[in-house]
Amino acid sequence: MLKTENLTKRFGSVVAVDDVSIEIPEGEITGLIGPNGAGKTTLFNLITGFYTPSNGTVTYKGENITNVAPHEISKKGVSRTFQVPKPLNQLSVTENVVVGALGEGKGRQAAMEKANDTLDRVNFQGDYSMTANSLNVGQLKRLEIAKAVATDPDLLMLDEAVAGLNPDERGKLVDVIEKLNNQGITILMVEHVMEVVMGLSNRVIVLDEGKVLAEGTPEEVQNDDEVIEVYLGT
Ligand SMILES: Nc1ncnc2c1ncn2[C@@H]1O[C@H](COP(=O)(O)OP(=O)(O)OP(=O)(O)O)[C@@H](O)[C@H]1O
Repeated sequence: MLKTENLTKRFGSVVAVDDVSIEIPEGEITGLIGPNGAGKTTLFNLITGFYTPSNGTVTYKGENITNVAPHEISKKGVSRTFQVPKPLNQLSVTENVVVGALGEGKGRQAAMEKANDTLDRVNFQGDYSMTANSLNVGQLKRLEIAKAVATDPDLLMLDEAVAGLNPDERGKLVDVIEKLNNQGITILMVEHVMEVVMGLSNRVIVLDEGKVLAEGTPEEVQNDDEVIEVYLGT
């Protein structure tokens, strides 16, 4: 569904993403892991058009989207969450989904309904009329996912969706991610919580110092000596 070829991003002398060629198969959940600074978020930014690559290409459903603007990529069906949610604090939960994802194209009433349906879909816990500045971490994470899901993506890219959640909230969010995948959404997830990424993913890609260090099933990756050495530990 999505393919990168020789994708590279340099920041001065730092090569944040270094000649990365990967494929994200339709219908699957792909995990993207690696140590801090491995280039995971930079790769997300390259795929979604927030960064222009220094070299290489991104192909989505057979179309070269390498230099396409983020909102155009979103319209094509690729949406992403951000590691640090930045909601509009004075607006309600529903309004954040409307403003952050649905825009002015739809009528306001229809957009509000769509936003509320999406919040239901991601099991947002709480009153949708609350202002965003009163939300806890778990609610902020759900709001962030709702904004991405509201655009009806075919490919959903999650950047550390469960970070900061307690095990109970984590488990509930894992259920939501599984449900979205069962509804036909292909998922690419950056995640540091191994239990979550290994439990959910069909395949896992490991980045280290901007390069693909390993890829395979969760089992293969967890037993890879190099991956254990640079990231997983003993
Ligand atoms: N805008 C930028 N300008 C300069 N250097 C950057 C920029 N963004 C990222 N980098 C550098 O690129 C490398 C990869 O960073 P990136 O944030 O992509 O890693 P990551 O794998 O997402 O890390 P983490 O797990 O900590 O989020 C790091 O060395 C980082 O300092």
